[in-house]
Amino acid sequence: MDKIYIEGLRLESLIGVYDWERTAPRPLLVDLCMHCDLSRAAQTDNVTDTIDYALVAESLERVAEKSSFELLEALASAMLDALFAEFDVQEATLKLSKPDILANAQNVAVQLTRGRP
Ligand SMILES: Nc1nc2c(c(=O)[nH]1)N=C([C@H](O)[C@@H](O)CO)CN2
Repeated sequence: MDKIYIEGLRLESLIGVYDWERTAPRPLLVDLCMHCDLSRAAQTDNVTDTIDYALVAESLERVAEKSSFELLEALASAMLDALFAEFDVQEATLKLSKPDILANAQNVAVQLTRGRP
């Protein structure tokens, strides 16, 4: 299956388990791999025949801005729900990173893989 990637998408969301995390939005990073059929767009060279990754990025940004989950898992799942609701994606893997949150680690992340419901 063909794939479209969005890598290192910077977002902000109010997210975290602890009170000190819930006073301001925090920077997050998304890496997304979408399985989809790109054969028509490869022939027509027309963005309306494919999944417009710019629109996908905007959708993920909207989910992040509007939500206030505690866990990365919950936000990643909501992002995938929006992706399948709005775009013709067959399967997707989304990695959601929260950099610089642990004193002794560069990054923490969760990764979810889901098929079209
Ligand atoms: N599996 C997870 N573990 C933790 C999360 C999370 O989202 N998923 N979040 C936290 C805190 O919010 C963390 O960012 C600060 O300690 C802890 N563990």
